[in-house]
Amino acid sequence: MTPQDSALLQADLEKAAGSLVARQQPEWPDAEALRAAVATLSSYPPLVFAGECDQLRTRLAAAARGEAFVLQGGDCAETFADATADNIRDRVKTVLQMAAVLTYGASVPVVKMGRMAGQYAKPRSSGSETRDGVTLPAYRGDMINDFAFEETARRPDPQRLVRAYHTASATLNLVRAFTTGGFGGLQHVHDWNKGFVATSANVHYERIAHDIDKAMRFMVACGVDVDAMSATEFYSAHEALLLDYERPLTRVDSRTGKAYDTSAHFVWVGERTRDLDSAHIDFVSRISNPVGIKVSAKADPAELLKIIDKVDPQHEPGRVTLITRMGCGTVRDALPAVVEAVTAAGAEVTWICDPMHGNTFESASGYKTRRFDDVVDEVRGFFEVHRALGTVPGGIHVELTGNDVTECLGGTMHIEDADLATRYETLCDPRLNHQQSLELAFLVAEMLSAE
Ligand SMILES: O=C[C@H](O)[C@H](O)COP(=O)(O)O
Ligand SMILES: C=C(OP(=O)(O)O)C(=O)O
Ligand SMILES: [Mn+2]
Repeated sequence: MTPQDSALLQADLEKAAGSLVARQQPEWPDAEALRAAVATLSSYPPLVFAGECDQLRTRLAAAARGEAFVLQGGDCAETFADATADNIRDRVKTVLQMAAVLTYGASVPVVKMGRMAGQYAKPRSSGSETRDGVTLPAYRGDMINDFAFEETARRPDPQRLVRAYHTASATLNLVRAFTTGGFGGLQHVHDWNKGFVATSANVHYERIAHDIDKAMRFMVACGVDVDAMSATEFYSAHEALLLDYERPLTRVDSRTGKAYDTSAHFVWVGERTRDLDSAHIDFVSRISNPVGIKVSAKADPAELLKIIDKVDPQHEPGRVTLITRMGCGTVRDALPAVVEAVTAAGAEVTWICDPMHGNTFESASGYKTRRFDDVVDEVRGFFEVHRALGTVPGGIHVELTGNDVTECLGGTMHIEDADLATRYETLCDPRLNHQQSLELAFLVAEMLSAE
């Protein structure tokens, strides 16, 4: 890529976006500070290489055919303060543990993607928040403002764009080190999972862990060096929400001359910003990364087809992933029409279930939460619909953490409303904790092996 290519691309992206509506963007109070931050980002190296994005696209194409299964997981809103070695390690560990169980259940490779190293911007239902009669701008993610309920903290600060880049860079570096440096070896991961099923609450899952153990001993007996299976592919993903971050990190790939958003391997457009004529759909139609589109029960199938046409006019396998998030009570009724319309139009998409965002509610004690059983039920409904229609349930997308937080209700730890206050740490949506995440993986593994 030459600097001229990049400058032309930035100008082109900005010009294209000029006439389009970009929802959910902050009102930056200082235009000059924003210009400086964007210029700084434009001068920084890419966080990922275009070739890795292409590789991920082929993995997602395999998932669309049922030859792989996708696991996307991580925080709803990553924070700068929580980007510590321990937190990153525990999240990666949780995803790897889930992936090992899912690989066994699905009998196909699991494509591992973190909602990590860039998930710092949040769309909000309301632009403001009121506490005790005081109204301030809503918290929109660490890339924009600070969670503290104070006027100065809530003011959007463009310097945060630069800090987001550095935090993403440090996070991704550690993720790459863990996943290629031996931490994620299959034997390790399996030993962690044996630890999980050893506790009495989890005996239900012992059978699968035992079967995996047997399969591994069989592989060793056949001469497979399981210790050599110590490096694994792990991709980064986040919502491409804040265009002032995504655009300057979009670069021309010197090999192909195509534009890639180098802030992550995979980016998705959220439910609140994915209208056909939006700046966000326009943006992802101009990049060559594999991209996701969130789809709620309210989605109009006809509009969705137009969106797919715009983002993937060539029908390139692996290019579009539809992340459906309909709610456990709705998925069985609303998903079939969407799947049928997409199938009839001949679009080749990868179907993934986000069982989190359609199942959020406020508990009696006032916490934003989700029930573990609802999460499981939505995944079950997703599998049932795809099985009935002969299409492929290609993966799951989960908000989770490696920590023992108490944000979602239920699971074998029986977290109840009164327990939520113990460790409710999320700054946006409630996440499955380490234990609940593994339970989900074991249950989805059972669904997959029944397929
Ligand atoms: O993940 C995101 C949330 O669902 C979204 O930001 C809306 O949250 P809110 O209703 O608390 O604003
Ligand atoms: C905001 C999110 O989801 P959705 O766009 O599906 O509501 C999210 O994934 O955090
Ligand atoms: Mn969320």
